[in-house]
Amino acid sequence: MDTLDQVASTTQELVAAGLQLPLMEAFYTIQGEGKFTGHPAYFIRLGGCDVGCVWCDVKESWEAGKWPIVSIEKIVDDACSHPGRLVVITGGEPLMYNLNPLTKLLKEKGFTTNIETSGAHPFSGDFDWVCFSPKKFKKPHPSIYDQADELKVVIFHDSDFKFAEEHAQSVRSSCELRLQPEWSKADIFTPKLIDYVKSHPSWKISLQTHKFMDIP
Ligand SMILES: C[S@@+](CC[C@H](N)C(=O)[O-])C[C@H]1O[C@@H](n2cnc3c(N)ncnc32)[C@H](O)[C@@H]1O
Ligand SMILES: Nc1nc2[nH]cc(C(=O)O)c2c(=O)[nH]1
Ligand code: SF4
Ligand SMILES: [Mg+2]
Repeated sequence: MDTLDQVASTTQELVAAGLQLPLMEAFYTIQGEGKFTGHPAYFIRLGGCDVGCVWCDVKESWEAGKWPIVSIEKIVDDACSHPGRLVVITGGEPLMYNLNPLTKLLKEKGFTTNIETSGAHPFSGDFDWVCFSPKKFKKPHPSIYDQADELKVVIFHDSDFKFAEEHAQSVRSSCELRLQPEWSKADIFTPKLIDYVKSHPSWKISLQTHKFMDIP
């Protein structure tokens, strides 16, 4: 093995161990969606996703190799430079990676840890709030159902209401249920969501409020 190959295999091992991760971006903003809508939060967006949602609003995240591999120490140091202590790990699909070391370090620094996930990979990490957004494009891994604190189903088609109800059967009874209109179809689906939630009151509506505020 030459030196470059050795560096590559060491990097692969460090990523597999969750000690270094492909980082697309990290930014301090307002959580726009779900339970913590309106809360200031530091977002850590990991690169890489193999789910392939046709309506994904961050398709540029999909290819993991496009993004720099960053040590978790550096990721957490940067998070510490902002006043908020709520962190949201998203992607891409963050559960493609072992999130145990990153969340352990965040917790040691006093962060509350939230995740946005499709649940398509085995669960890892120490999270205070797990937002599970299942997708028809890749079946969730069974490990997510006992972890989800919030089920947030994107509505893009009339059949997504049935898909949402099927997932609601599989999460814990304490799991909060939300429906979120797909952004490009919000004109058509928001009125349908309003009617649906009024007649199925175990559900709430989640809107992508950051897009209305024109913030990241
Ligand atoms: C970009 S995803 C990243 C995290 C993870 N891969 C997931 O899908 O949960 C973050 C959240 O945005 C939602 N989302 C993505 N594209 C959307 C769109 N066009 N309209 C509404 N919600 C969308 C996802 O369902 C998810 O809840
Ligand atoms: N402000 C803001 N809130 C968000 N909630 C979930 C997001 C995500 O992309 O995971 C997101 C995002 O990209 N921005
Ligand atoms: S799982 Fe998330 S990041 Fe991946 S394609 Fe779907 S919405 Fe985009
Ligand atoms: Mg987003």
